[in-house]
Amino acid sequence: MMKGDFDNIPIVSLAGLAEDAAPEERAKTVAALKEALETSGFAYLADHGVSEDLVEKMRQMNMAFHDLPMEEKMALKINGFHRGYMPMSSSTIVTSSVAKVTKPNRSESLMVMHEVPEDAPYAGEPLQGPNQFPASLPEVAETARAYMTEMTGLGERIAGGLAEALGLERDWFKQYFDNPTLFLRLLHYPEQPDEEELFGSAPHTDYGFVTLLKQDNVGGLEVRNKRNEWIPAPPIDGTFVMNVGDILAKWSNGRFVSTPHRVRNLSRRDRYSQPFFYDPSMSALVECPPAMLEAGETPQMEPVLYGDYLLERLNKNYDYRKKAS
Ligand SMILES: O=C(O)CCC(=O)C(=O)O
Ligand SMILES: [Fe+2]
Repeated sequence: MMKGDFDNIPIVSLAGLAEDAAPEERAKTVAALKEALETSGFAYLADHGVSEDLVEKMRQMNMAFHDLPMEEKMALKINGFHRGYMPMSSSTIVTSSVAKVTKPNRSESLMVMHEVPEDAPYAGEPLQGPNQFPASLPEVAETARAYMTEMTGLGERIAGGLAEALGLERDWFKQYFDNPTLFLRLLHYPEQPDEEELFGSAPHTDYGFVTLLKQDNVGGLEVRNKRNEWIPAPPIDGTFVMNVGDILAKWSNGRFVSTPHRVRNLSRRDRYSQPFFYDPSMSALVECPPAMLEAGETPQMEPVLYGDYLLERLNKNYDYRKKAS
């Protein structure tokens, strides 16, 4: 095993993370996850326990949303709570450590986040406000809410496995996710020309804890290994593509790697994808767990509030937030 030394992305069965799985089966799953996340930071997740019908329904709703008249989508333009419609070419990843990024991404998306009850004590705080859904297609809202609930369950199961992969108690991460920061991004990538520095999603790493991506059958996602080769990550039926985000890489003291990836839709078809980002509570104090460190190993990160870290990244990368700040 060597960080970044990979030519393909492994398929990992999560059967061992099911509530009723035998201990040996669980150990096998944890070991496979550990190997994948230490090497490429990516894995295809099979036997994940999320209803395929719901996954498919979400894809249908993603397509239906983007088929709405532009006027209707623009009426839902992204709000200060980072929820709503982002038109084509409105985000440029300037914090990318991966590439010189000059051209805006060739994608449009509906950003959905966790629901915030109006009477929640934290309502109105940064990133804690209302979602924006199309009134003419109520199934988009219904499906997105159901999907986020199911995906949160998957995120919790994975966090249990990751804790064990780091030599911690199964529920170690739990305290940091009592009010998780959730992003469901319903993305549409039109076909694009093969042009220098032009991407559906420019090379980047993800900010958060883990990303759980469902993509349609078009392809176009690529992951970079340490030889700077771009390894295709085509869709595989019945799986999610999981990857480690920057905060998990730091949290794990670099055990798990956050690997650059990009999207180019060079097919002659529209591409749709639905990444779900499972991130800690805004108030979580992220700090390398002492119990994880080996003798002589020191933490590489300064403790940071997840909310502070996240807001800094968002403020730099999204045009609508740059003007506001
Ligand atoms: O659409 C995809 O396949 C990947 C999207 C992605 O990397 C992201 O939104 O962070
Ligand atoms: Fe990403």
